[in-house]
Amino acid sequence: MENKISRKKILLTGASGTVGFETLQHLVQHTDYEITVFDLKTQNSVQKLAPFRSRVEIIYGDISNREEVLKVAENKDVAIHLAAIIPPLADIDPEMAYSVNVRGTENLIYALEKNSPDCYLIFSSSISVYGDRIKNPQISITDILQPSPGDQYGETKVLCESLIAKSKLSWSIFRLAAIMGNHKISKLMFHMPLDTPMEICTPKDTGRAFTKAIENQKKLEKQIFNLGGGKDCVITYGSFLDKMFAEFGLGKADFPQKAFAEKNFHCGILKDGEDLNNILGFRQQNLNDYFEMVRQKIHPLQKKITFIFKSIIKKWLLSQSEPYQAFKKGNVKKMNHFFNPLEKEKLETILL
Ligand SMILES: O=c1ccn([C@@H]2O[C@H](COP(=O)(O)OP(=O)(O)O[C@H]3O[C@H](CO)[C@H](O)[C@H](O)[C@H]3O)[C@@H](O)[C@H]2O)c(=O)[nH]1
Repeated sequence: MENKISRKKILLTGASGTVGFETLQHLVQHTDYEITVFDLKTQNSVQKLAPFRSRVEIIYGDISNREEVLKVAENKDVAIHLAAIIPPLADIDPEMAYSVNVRGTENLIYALEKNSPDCYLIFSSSISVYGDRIKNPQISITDILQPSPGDQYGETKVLCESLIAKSKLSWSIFRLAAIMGNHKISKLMFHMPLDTPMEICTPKDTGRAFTKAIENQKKLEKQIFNLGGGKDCVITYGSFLDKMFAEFGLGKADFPQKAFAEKNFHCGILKDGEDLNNILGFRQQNLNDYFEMVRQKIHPLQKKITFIFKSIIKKWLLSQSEPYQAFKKGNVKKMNHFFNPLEKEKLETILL
């Protein structure tokens, strides 16, 4: 007979997201976990979660609604909280980002403190809390939190962290590096300076870290960690884009000067990223695995068609570049946001 007493009751929010879905796939391998997922009801979430119906309790709802969160927070041992609005939507609709990210986290803390006071809360924060680190890309957990100007998403993560640290629960916070997964191409691609050194982590390894954290509560609780893929996952953004463009059949990522911002984004290399991996041993993939994963998702025919239309596609992409538009229109305020001050001669060369 199944021993119900020993089954850990896990709550996972945001289970259909890039990180959430990988986490769910790791979690279900533990037969001793009783899993509840709480996610927004969308076509995507319903489709992705459907195959798990017989194994997992699926509750659709709104994390920013306290009543709904109170119900799912009953009698839980662990809560992995990943539900969030991420960029670019977080920047387009900062009010919604605040409501889902900050209020949602506040609701979950309130509900767990009330209905599962011994619950261990594991939260996904982000490297964006450190802000622009292009001049000083080696990042440590003790570094000052200073999201880039206008980074609403980073601001919400700072607020969430402070709510969690003040809570009565047992908790851990992982600040996620560049998690490259199913994210769609958006105008955000032009916000990151090309010479940004970045450390990626695959969604699979990230999901493994969240899952392994459950059995390592004592070593992790009341602490914040940087989460990244390690030295085999470090690349400059420019090289990363070149490789991605080649995989998609887009040729080189050859955009004109000023297409990409020079400052006020985030990312960097995690100086103390080993700390979490030493405890959890979650890293199994590197950059090659990531590009292989991308390759397998692209149909050869799609790649051929993309190659034929690559100039048109790149022209359209360039039209999405806010830094480039600011430069072309001479929008001084925005130029000051995206670019470093230019010496006169350099400016003349570009304008020629
Ligand atoms: O109101 C909402 C909005 C979103 N979601 C859910 O939140 C998840 C977000 O998934 P995304 O794919 O958009 O986000 P990622 O998996 O890439 O984001 C993860 O990594 C980020 C850092 O890279 C953040 O830390 C974030 O909290 C964490 O979920 C989805 O299941 C979505 O349905 C809700 O439950 N309610």
